[in-house]
Amino acid sequence: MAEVVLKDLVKTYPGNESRATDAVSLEVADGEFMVLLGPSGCGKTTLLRMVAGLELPDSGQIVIGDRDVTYLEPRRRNLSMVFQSYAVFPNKSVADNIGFGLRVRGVGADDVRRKVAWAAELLQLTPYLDRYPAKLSGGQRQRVAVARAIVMDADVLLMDEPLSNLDALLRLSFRAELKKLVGELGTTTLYVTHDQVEALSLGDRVAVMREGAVVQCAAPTSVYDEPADTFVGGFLGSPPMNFLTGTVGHDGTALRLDLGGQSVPVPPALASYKGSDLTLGIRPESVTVEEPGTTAIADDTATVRGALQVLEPLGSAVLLTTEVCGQTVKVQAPAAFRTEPSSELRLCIPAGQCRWYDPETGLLLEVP
Ligand SMILES: Nc1ncnc2c1ncn2[C@@H]1O[C@H](COP(=O)(O)OP(=O)(O)OP(=O)(O)O)[C@@H](O)[C@H]1O
Repeated sequence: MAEVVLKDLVKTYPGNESRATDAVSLEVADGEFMVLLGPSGCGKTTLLRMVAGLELPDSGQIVIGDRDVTYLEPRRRNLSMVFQSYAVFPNKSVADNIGFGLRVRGVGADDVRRKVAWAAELLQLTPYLDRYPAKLSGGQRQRVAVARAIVMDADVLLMDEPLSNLDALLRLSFRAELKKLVGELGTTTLYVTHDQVEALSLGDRVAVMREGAVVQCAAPTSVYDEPADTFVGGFLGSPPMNFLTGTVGHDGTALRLDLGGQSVPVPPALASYKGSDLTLGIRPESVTVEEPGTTAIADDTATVRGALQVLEPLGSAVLLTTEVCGQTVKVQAPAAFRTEPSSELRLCIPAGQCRWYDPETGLLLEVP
């Protein structure tokens, strides 16, 4: 096991104008599960491939443990990699697939057998050791790929969307298995995905990438609760964070965000935005609908009128799409919530759940 330190990694592919990774720096602690998350083309795979040694950076440095491996051959980096497509050998049995890397390394037959048995047990593959991949399900084949990676006792485990070829149910169960397995092994892991639920579920920390750069790297709860910018808030969450932009004014007693006919309070700490535009970010599950007849609304909760556009029952919740002064606000209401079509709802926005962003830079503003 080892820590992984990436310093200012720049990579431009020949013929491309923009950089695939643009001075990315990241520190992954020994034993940490780090997820690289971001939309297609943001540079996640390129970063992973540079760590693996399958791509060389234009500049920057990669350190694993106490070794600078930036220009070292892949096989001398002591890493294991699991890819999206189940990269198993079709003409080898499960046992031979799992033990392949060990045999190439010259490990003795008895040791190979022992390690294969150990990995097969961990990944529930023992009954299939003599089978060929053609007779395995997708989930079992991907388990073989993971087993083959973990027998290598690598310092670092690299995984590139290992669950993306599995169907939804298998994905869920394998995700939990993988989390348990990697937790038990304690191997430093770098895991690429564009699936935010997978990222939040698996990662000790999540590095959110955009256009070749890491925009936020923090614990899953932090990236979800305190998105560093509107991109992160708009990428994480299903549906993502709501953003309402207005102009900051003063009603004689307090600062208000004027949305055009309706307004919500603005924290005094943001007084410098008076007269300027400001963006309020709030998660759909943080907004509640005021039930008719309720009077007790907490002091620090603002209410706005929202015109209901769509009501979608999702089983465990109801998703409401509303319009507030021409801007869309999604609300996640309890499963039993029902109302008339086209009704006007009173939406409650608790101050403590509001995040504030500069509309020009998109950056989160500190509100003590
Ligand atoms: N071999 C290549 N040659 C040229 N350009 C490439 C190559 N591989 C990737 N790119 C470009 O580099 C950028 C980053 O690609 P990369 O595959 O790292 O992104 P990603 O975040 O992993 O995307 P995805 O989730 O779709 O796999 C993209 O603009 C992509 O088009």
